[in-house]
Amino acid sequence: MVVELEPPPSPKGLAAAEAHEAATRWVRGSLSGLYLESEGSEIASDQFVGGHSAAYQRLSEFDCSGYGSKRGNVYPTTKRGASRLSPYIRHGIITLKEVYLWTEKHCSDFDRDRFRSELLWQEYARHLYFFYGRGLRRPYRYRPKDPVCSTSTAEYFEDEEMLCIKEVYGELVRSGYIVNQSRMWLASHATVRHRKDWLEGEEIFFRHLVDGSRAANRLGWQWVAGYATGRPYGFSQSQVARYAPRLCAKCSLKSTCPIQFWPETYEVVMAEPIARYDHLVKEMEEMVSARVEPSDVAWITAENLGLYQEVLRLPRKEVLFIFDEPLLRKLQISSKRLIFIAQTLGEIQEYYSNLRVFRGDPTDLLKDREVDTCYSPVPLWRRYAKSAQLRNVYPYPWLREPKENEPLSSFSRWRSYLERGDRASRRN
Ligand SMILES: Cc1cc2nc3c(=O)[nH]c(=O)nc-3n(C[C@H](O)[C@H](O)[C@H](O)COP(=O)(O)OP(=O)(O)OC[C@H]3O[C@@H](n4cnc5c(N)ncnc54)[C@H](O)[C@@H]3O)c2cc1C
Repeated sequence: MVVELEPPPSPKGLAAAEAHEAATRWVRGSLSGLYLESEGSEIASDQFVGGHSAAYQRLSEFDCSGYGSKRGNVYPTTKRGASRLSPYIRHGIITLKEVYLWTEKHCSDFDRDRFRSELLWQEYARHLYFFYGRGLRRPYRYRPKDPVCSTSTAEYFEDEEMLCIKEVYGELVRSGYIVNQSRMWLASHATVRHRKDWLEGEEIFFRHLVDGSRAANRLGWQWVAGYATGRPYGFSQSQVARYAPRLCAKCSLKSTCPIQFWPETYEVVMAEPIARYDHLVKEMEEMVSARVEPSDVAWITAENLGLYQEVLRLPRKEVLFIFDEPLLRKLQISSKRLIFIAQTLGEIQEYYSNLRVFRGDPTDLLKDREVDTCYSPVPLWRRYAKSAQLRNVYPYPWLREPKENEPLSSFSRWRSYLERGDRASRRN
């Protein structure tokens, strides 16, 4: 069954607390049963307000100077150098290309290279997910020689007295955001030191992160656990001393720190190959190039919530967004993310009063309507697209278009391949 909802309120012009309150009320009233927290315990991220205006404000306030040296800093938060753009990038509110081009004028050479390299990591993750899809649940290059142990999800990160783990995990649950360094701490502590199953940790991250994406999250966990490179990433007190220098002094375990030394890592062996779908490049190209008379209905998704995306440029009778009820019921992600998406839709509605918001199974709604939409490089989108009556599919805003047979075995190989391509096109 598909139910039409009142569109969410716009956060524009509101103080963060008011915007959160309004969106929280909307989420409680419209999406009950579809998120982790119980009714009345919904939380908005204390770091992010959704929407286009908030994204561009964040970008304009981001000071790139010192990014290269400060990006890893965890605490105090005032010493951090990370941009906190990830939820906006993840939902296509701002594209990787826009941010990449922005660095041209706003960063020194050193910081620009570092920042662009991280944007490319995001693009690399998207390519991996595009080509391997759900296969990325399996180790994609290496795996531990001996099996990992399983644990109850409830105690995955919570059985720790260590302040470094407690603080960053608390921040993840409260804010839906932690810096890359803290993500590596948690992932390494669980998988490399305690040999816990990475898929459980990946799921917890996915539930809480406002930027949660299967692409970057699975790559991040696989990378830390050593499945991407064959070298598990060790976490010990030395990283805490470097990136959160005052934390250990406040920890009850300061004289008995259990991670004083590097963890013993495991032996890795080559993993069984997982299926790679290179034919998707052709399929995508065919989908996006076959233009017909535009539909008067546009369908937007959580991968592409940009205000100026191509599919919104033509006048339409209706713009549809569907909260995927079967999926959300199963995932039980935190209300932090739904509040963020609701705020983003609220702002879209200010510009497109023909926005209609639904909850239900997207296939039920899409099978009876001819729609135009934007391509999304995620398996579920392809499933819905196949069941829908699609008319025009607009290109996904890749930073680099995927190509058949591009080398994805490591980030550095993939990056060198891109650079060779750039040099060749400059010569021609
Ligand atoms: C275990 C683990 C899980 C992760 N899960 C996610 C996830 O679900 N979603 C997600 O977007 N990122 C994920 N990352 C990557 C990275 O941690 C975040 O993108 C980054 O911390 C976001 O913060 P920022 O915008 O302040 O980053 P900045 O340092 O300011 O970087 C700018 C942008 O570059 C991209 N980026 C930076 N680092 C990485 C990286 N290592 N991999 C991919 N993209 C990167 C992001 O789009 C980010 O917004 C994960 C990393 C690890 C180790």
